Amino acid sequence: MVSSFLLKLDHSNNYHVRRHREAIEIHKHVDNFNRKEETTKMNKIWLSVLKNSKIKIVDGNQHSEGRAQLMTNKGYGIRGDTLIDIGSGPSIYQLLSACESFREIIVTDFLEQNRVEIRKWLEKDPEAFDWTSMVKYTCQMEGDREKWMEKEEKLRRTIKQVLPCDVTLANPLDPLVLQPVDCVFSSYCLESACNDVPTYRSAVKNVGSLVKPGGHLIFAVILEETYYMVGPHKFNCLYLTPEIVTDAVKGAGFEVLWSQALGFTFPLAICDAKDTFFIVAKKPSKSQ
Ligand SMILES: C[S@@+](CC[C@H](N)C(=O)[O-])C[C@H]1O[C@@H](n2cnc3c(N)ncnc32)[C@H](O)[C@@H]1O
Repeated sequence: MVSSFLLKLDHSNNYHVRRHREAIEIHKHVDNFNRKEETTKMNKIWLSVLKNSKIKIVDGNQHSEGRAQLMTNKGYGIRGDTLIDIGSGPSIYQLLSACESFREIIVTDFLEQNRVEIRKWLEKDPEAFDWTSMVKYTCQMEGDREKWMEKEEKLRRTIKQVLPCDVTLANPLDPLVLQPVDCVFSSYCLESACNDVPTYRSAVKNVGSLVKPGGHLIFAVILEETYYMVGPHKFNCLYLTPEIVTDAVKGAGFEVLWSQALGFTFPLAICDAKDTFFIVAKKPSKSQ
């Protein structure tokens, strides 16, 4: 009875219902990446993904280091005062390099559960997720693995706000109105937030409106995915191609500086995604 009710929620067309359903599953399943028990090891299921990727996996804790390496922001010389991360989830790994290039970072998410997890990490709550192995690995890639404690402190100091956000709103940070910022970053958020391409295109515009003229927009995107699993439950995802993403970014008034698909394949037991795609774009300055 309960499980058929939950199954109905999994396939609900209502986005909010599905997000809350997902949060329940993430909490329940110990083999999910988001769990504390999985802190130092990534689920083995990701190994085949990493093996086939163009990204080199170095020695050591291959599972989590591989994921950290994928997510590390290589920079592209993009710096500034403020970066907003849209749809941060309960995660901070995606910001470990960014805190070297921005004076302040604002993290955001739709779900309060995720914002609570981030606050726990910021406040060093004993219940917080332990990101140590990813922090160490990022430091190793940046040249000094031993600096991981300094890095954690630096990121804690740099994250100034944890805010609610909804990419489907014209101002995703509504009711807050912020001055446009130097950089907006978002990984794997819009494709799970939008049910169709027109909604995706307007979400890209909404998020892009937070960038100031001359500032940058960076997306990490899952390609050609229609579902992903959390425990035994299947969730829908918007099917995107590099062309759809690039067109949406250009349609939001940005000039694309760089984009690349990384060459991943994913086990169907996790999802049916075909690859991961990164895109870096610039909003023309007023004088251009
Ligand atoms: C796949 S997770 C990605 C999390 C993180 N960025 C990462 O790279 O691991 C997608 C996130 O988008 C958030 N999200 C979904 N819909 C959203 C919306 N309408 N506005 C803002 N965030 C949303 C979800 O709560 C979830 O945390």
